Amino acid sequence: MGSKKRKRGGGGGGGERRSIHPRNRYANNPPDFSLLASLYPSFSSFVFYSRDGRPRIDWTDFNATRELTRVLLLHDHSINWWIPDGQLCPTVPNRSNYIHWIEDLLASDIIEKNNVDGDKVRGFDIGTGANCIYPLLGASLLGWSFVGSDVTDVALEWAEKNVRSNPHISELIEIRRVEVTEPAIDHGTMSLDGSRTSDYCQEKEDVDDLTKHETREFDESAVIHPEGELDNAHTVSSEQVEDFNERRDGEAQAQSSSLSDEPNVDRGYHGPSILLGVVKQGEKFHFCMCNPPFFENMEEAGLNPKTSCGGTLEEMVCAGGEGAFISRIIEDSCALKQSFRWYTSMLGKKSNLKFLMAKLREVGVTIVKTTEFVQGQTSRWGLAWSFMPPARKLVSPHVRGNTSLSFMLEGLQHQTSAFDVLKSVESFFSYFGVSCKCNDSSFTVEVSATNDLCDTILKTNVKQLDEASTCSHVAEASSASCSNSLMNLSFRILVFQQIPGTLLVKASLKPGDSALSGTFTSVFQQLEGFLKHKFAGKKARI
Ligand SMILES: C[S@@+](CC[C@H](N)C(=O)[O-])C[C@H]1O[C@@H](n2cnc3c(N)ncnc32)[C@H](O)[C@@H]1O
Repeated sequence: MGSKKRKRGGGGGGGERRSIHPRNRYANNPPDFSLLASLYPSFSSFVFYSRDGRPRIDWTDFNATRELTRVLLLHDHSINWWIPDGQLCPTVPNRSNYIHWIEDLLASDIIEKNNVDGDKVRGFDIGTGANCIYPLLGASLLGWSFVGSDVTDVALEWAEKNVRSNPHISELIEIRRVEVTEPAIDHGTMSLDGSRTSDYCQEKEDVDDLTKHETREFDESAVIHPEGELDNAHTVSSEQVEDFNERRDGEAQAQSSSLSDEPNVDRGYHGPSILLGVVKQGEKFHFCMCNPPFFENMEEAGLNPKTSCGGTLEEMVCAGGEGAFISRIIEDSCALKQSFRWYTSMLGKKSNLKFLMAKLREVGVTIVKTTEFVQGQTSRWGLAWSFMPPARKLVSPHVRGNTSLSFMLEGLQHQTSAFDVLKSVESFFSYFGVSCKCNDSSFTVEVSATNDLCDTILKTNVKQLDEASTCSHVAEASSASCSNSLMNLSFRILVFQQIPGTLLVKASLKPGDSALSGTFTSVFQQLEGFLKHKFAGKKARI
């Protein structure tokens, strides 16, 4: 039981390095309790000095953790903030890491943009809580706008209060009620009364003098290739920074995790809507984020005697736990698809990552990315996925996949014939200098391409190729093609008419070349993009 605890100190064996996100303002400047105490008398009463003279607070005192969060938000972010007793108290440095990870995702050009109106980043915080921490941080750090949703009256009332207390960013944040039509929680499985009890500080971050707040963030991406294979690709790198624990004296960190590492089988979610029915018709967002109720019941939530970050039943628990909650987000994302560029959630159990990633693969997302947030002695995970098309093709020659592919060209102008499309297939490949032989009577094009030429095709924005440039290359290419001595990828394209206005374009990889099916698929997708852009649903340009 319990998440794996980490040895303190990167030098403590294994050479593990820890880091907080490099753009996190606390990465190199952990909160200075003495300074804060001198500036904020309300905080000073919670600060005491250990024998070695270091300022500390009592992490088991909810009032102390809440006051620390309040002064950090005020001092470092100019945010006025409060929560009532017992509500989940966030720690600022670690919540900032999730924000910065999303910032990295948005900056990555691995998937296309989803054309959200205007330049401003727009996010959706699922379960914003009374603390409304993500919208407040995202708006103040980065100027993002947010919809923050929640189900409970107390969360909605206090999230609103926290927004209104900050007129400089209040325009950026909308708090949205999720109507509860079904019981949010199976109270039959609960044994506690839901008042301020457990230490949701699951993670959670003992902000303790942030000397204890390491957040190691590695970036492990999984790109789902068209064939559905997963392939690790490190595309959004995050620098590792020195573990500032190492610079302190290795004080024991009390953080513990009460999360079971047992895999959470998908038990199904029976609570209120999460995204579907909450996102309005036609709304688009750059991302959604979520710190879900991790636990299946209050017993699982457990009590951490070392910290007290509050957390009520509604904040911590949902039937089926985080596995069920995030599964529902995945299901909703299948319906909402490109309404969000990135769907993300935090997870408390690594074991859930596996089945959730399998689920994502099943539903055909284009990309999955994960990250690890190391928080005190405990890890949490970030999961992100998208349905946006990849912006640049990632090819793994090792992926298994189809050796036969096809697509339809529909909505063609009546004057567009299979012959026209055949010629465009030829000119497309010839443009890149690829060897190809067109047979007008069988409506086929035989193609043989070296790895280098495949790479060139994959790096090209095919929608920008116009007829003139492709045609002008046919003559050059037909002579150049003979010089391609290393023909690594050979396949045949066949074009034929299905019904008037609809053509089928089919490709078959040469038998024995299945090891190259990843490249084959990606090259064929480029051809598809080119032909669809040129013909489908448009006035034919030839
Ligand atoms: C773990 S708390 C997170 C609060 C805050 N975002 C944070 O990180 O501290 C989970 C929140 O999700 C809310 N919640 C539960 N089910 C929900 C649903 N279907 N839609 C929106 N919020 C929900 C709970 O009321 C609670 O405020």
